[in-house]
Amino acid sequence: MTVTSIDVLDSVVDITAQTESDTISESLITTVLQLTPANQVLVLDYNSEATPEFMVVACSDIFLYEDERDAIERVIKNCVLIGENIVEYSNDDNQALLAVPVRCGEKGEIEAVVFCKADELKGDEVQLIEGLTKIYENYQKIISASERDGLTGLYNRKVLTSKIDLLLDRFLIQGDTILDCPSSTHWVCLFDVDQLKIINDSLGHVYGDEILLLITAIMKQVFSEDDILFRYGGDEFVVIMHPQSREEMESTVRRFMQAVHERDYGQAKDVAISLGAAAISEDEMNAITVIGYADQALYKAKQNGRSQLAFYEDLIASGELQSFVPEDDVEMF
Ligand SMILES: Nc1nc2c(ncn2[C@@H]2O[C@H](COP(=O)(O)OP(=O)(O)OP(=O)(O)O)[C@@H](O)[C@H]2O)c(=O)[nH]1
Repeated sequence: MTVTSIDVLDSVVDITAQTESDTISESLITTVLQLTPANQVLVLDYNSEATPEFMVVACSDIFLYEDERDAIERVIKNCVLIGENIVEYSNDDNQALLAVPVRCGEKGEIEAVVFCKADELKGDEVQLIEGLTKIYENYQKIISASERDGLTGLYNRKVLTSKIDLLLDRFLIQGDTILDCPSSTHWVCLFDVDQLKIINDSLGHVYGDEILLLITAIMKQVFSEDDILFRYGGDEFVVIMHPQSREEMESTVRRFMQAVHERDYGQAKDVAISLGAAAISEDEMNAITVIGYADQALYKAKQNGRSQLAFYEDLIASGELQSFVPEDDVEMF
């Protein structure tokens, strides 16, 4: 197989034209199949604290796993253990197995592995796969950074709507609730620091920043690993809470509000938040509608004296709010 510089350039253009993690993985696989003798390619996410540690994120159309399961697993695990490329020839059908680590974590830790299978892999072909993986790794880092808020490191607003829409799509695709237990549902919580302007004006903006960072730290402590945390903008934050009952959700949220209130912020006294919550149900149409519900509840929490929790569903039931569906293209905040 003769690979020209133009071929490589085309593939780099193709990989870097992608704007989402999943599509870059697919693009990398297509490129490796086109430019190298590899006939089977896998991209796996790696998380040493999760079970299972490896999750397939993208895979070539053909991938025969069962035949050489032990050898494949050994190569992938060794790659993560040693932190370098591993090439091995399987005894069964004399295939070359290559695993390349992808270090796209914040501290340079391995977060993925690219695995390839070929009849034969020469040194320069291994180098080419390694180089393509490096481009993939760099681009993954750029995409990941573009999804994060600069101050807190939480997901930013750009990702929020796509995450909620993903949940709603699952309702549509499955045609029923996400869970077996109908009393459990995902929740959207939108909260805003009470009167941050006064703190900024009296103690300075840097002090205000510090408060936002401390609140972020409390969010990470109180909410579960399965909840998704966002800085929505300014002093507003969003949490998408994993499926649970209203009681469970309310207990966590009240614990969070109390922890924010009880934290010692030095010269800033009585820091508190107001929080609006709404259930993500299968009847919702899009993320903007769901966030709009939580925002209306937050507005009521502020109006009713701040430092409190309000549920959209309760406000509708009590007649304090009228059911209202925001337009798709309305900028709401
Ligand atoms: N320090 C700091 N302040 C910010 C940041 N982003 C937004 N703010 C300030 O947060 C304040 C947000 O104002 P509002 O939410 O309208 O009002 P508030 O003073 O928090 O009072 P509430 O009515 O209780 O929400 C403004 O004064 C912004 O300047 C930030 O990144 N750092």
